[in-house]
Amino acid sequence: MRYRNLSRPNPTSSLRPVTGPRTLPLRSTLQLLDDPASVAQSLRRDVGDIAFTTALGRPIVVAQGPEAAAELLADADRAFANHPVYSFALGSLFERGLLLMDAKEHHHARRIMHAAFTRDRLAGYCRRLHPLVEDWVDHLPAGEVDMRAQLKALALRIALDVFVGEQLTSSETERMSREFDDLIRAGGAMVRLRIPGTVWGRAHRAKLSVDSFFESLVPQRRRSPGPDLMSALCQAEGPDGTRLTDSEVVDQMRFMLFAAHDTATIAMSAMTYQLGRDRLWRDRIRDEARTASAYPSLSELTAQPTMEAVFKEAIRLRPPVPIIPRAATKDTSLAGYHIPAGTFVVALIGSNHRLPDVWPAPDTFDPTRFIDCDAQRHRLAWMPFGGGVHKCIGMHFAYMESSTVIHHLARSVDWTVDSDDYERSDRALTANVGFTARITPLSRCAPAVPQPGETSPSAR
Ligand code: HEM
Repeated sequence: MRYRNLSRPNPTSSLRPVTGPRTLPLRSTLQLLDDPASVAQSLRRDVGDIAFTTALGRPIVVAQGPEAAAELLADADRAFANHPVYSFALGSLFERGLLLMDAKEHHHARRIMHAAFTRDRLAGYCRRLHPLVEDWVDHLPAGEVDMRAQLKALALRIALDVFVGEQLTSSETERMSREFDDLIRAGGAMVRLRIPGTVWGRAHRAKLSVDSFFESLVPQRRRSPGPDLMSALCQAEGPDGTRLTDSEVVDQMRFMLFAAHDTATIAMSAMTYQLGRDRLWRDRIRDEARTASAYPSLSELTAQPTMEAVFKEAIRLRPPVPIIPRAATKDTSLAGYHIPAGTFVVALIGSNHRLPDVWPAPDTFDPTRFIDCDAQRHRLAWMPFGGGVHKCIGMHFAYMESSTVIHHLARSVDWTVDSDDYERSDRALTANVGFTARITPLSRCAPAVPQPGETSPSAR
């Protein structure tokens, strides 16, 4: 293999040039999409933690290891931005979403939106989650089930109820489901022309429809707010008393559903998959779920060590967001390397989560890593929610949602997963593979009825 330098730093500078293999741009793009983990491994082995490859017609600096990720996300030089790189990836579909904002604009919007994720708000969302999830588990068919499809449908129901506060008819739900799918899939579209029938064309049509749905709800959510996330955004105020405008609420809601839907589906799938293959951990989770109350509050869910460890380990192995990208807006440096203005830099969560020097037996599902020795690792060795100013605003919601699903599942059914196709598919960015679980209803050994002094959330 022959190598070349990305750029030549100023001769007086002590910075090193970033090096990468000489490959045909199309070949390296396909390799990256097909098997990013192998690309990352060979770059690290042959070049080091900072290297570059070429993808989508441009050089991309790949930063591996928790130290490089921490430096990139801390952005002490204020040189790395989100908008250029995310608008490159997502076009105009999520233009005004929080993640696509930078600097003051981002700071301002985030401070307002924070009000929708306070502990009190989360506790309210948690109360709405229980009856939805319990009903979903009650209707799970026995026998072989396409579990990812089931969880995806559940994530959408949760989004419509807990985020939007609407209970739609089944045909409206189906339509919204199709439209969200069209929007979410657009991120992977290679052809980006608004031609009807193409992925990109369908996504833009879906955006118009989803936006008009949200627009029609804003006045009512401002007048008489409910416990849903959209009402929280409509009411949220920053420290200076500023609120989001109507169109900002619509933009943030559209982005929020995008940010929450697939990620939550992947997290819940990863937990269900791993537990379905591991009787020991399934039993431990069931024991914990049975000793907890029927409808655990947010504080109870966060105090369940087995649940937390299983969640962390499942998304270590299958991080719902495997790559964090940034764009250098000026000449800058990363880990002692020169990064020229305009370069895209990516931190690879997926590869950092399997570094053998940080994670012994990295491919093995072993939640004890997060029970015994969590504190000894670099703070970004585990980084599914990113870090720095853009760190996931919905991370506590994500844990609450996933753990509520596993809680109700473990109390009511047993499930096993035989095939490892799902596990193998996690190496490709383009893979969209589900998995089948075999569901066996349990006799209601620990009935999901309120304990003394506890009321069913559905009765509230
Ligand atoms: C397991 C599930 C989830 C994972 C792994 C995840 C991961 C991430 C990551 C890695 C980022 C940062 C990306 C970057 O810095 O470039 C992010 C940002 C974000 N996430 Fe999540 N997310 C999840 C669930 C959610 C949920 C449930 C919501 C909403 C309720 C949400 C809303 C957001 C928003 C609004 C941002 C942008 C934050 C900002 O720019 O300040 N996410 N998420």
